[in-house]
Amino acid sequence: MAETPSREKALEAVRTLLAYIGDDPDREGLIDTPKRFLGAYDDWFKGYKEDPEALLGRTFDDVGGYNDIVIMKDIRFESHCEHHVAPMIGTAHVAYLPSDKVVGISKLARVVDAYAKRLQSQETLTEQIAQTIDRVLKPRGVAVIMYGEHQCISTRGINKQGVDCVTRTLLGEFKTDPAMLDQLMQLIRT
Ligand SMILES: Nc1nc2c(ncn2[C@@H]2O[C@H](COP(=O)(O)OP(=O)(O)OP(=O)(O)O)[C@@H](O)[C@H]2O)c(=O)[nH]1
Ligand SMILES: [Zn+2]
Repeated sequence: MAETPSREKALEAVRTLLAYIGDDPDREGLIDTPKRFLGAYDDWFKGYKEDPEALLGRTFDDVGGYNDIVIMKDIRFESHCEHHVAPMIGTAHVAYLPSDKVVGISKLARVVDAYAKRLQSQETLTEQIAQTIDRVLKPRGVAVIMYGEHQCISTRGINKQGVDCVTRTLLGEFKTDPAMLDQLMQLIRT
């Protein structure tokens, strides 16, 4: 892995980009832009500092025998594509079938963010979320379904607006039992 460059070097790199597009990095409106740019990057890419497995570390055993689908629907995610560093924004549905323990429901959205706030492809993002939940909770099944609009497609290049990329990772009973998957899809639709 490449060594993390100094902040000075990163600021200089942004100045270079500003000059590259034909603007003047020394004009008044752009003087603080490299600093703001790095601030925005710290925010958009804060996932590199997160440990998604640790987010799922706290579980609860006493759920009164509940063993059916748990789903967090319509989680907005904001990521950036690793090819163009363009925003990739959409919705995720994250579901699992508990075996003996459940996790605080907000943690599912936290895992989505921990991976989304990195450079990603939607396929990798979907898979990483599902595999992490599977690894830590060892549930009977995991399903992650994502719908994303890629701005590298909607604002440049092929320039197609209103198109979604849909990806899913199904594990355990969601993969092996079509009736279970059907029930999940009904919950998502309602
Ligand atoms: N599979 C996949 N492709 C993605 C994702 N995000 C962006 N892409 C695609 O990555 C591809 C990169 O293709 P290249 O030919 O290397 O780059 P490019 O010349 O900028 O391609 P165009 O976008 O077609 O102009 C493009 O087809 C993008 O649409 C993603 O999450 N998953
Ligand atoms: Zn892209």
